[in-house]
Amino acid sequence: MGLFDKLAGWLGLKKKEVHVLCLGLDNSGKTTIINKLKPSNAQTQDIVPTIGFIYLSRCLTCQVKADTETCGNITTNIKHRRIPILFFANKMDLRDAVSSVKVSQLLSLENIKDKPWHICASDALKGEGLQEGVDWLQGNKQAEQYMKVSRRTGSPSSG
Ligand SMILES: Nc1nc2c(ncn2[C@@H]2O[C@H](COP(=O)(O)OP(=O)(O)OP(=O)(O)O)[C@@H](O)[C@H]2O)c(=O)[nH]1
Ligand SMILES: [Mg+2]
Repeated sequence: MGLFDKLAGWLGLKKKEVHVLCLGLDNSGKTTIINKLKPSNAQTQDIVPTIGFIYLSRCLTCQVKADTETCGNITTNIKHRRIPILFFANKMDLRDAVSSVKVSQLLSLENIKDKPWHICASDALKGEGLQEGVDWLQGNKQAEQYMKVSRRTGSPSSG
């Protein structure tokens, strides 16, 4: 079972479609991360530079190559939606890799105030750090669902 399947199971989304947008700079490891999130029997050993979009079963995942301007545009488009954003500071195994804290500072993530975000250091080749990201998404989604139910039932909830 891949991490996407586990996530879908935990979220009770087995029969729903989960949309995940994966974007990052060229050669940053997007395809490797997505590949690792698939069930082991569906993973490929042969990852080549991606041109355009790729789609996964059950989860619609699109890989977009993005520079900071594109990132800015996307951020603007999702401005009014409380969509969780998970950052992977990938290739942490490289000797000159900077820490996830430093990446967070360089991207000024502390300025994102209106949606939940999280950053994980990852080594997509080994799959390290990916589980932490999925765990965070799961926790975040459950909290969101709890808040929706709480609002409906009038039981204690947060903003
Ligand atoms: N050392 C190291 N190499 C990695 C890691 N993740 C990916 N790579 C390697 O980096 C290269 C690019 O990985 P891809 O997954 O193709 O990157 P991408 O972002 O999808 O690249 P494009 O589709 O060309 O934009 C490949 O040679 C991967 O094996 C990592 O965590 N550590
Ligand atoms: Mg790719």
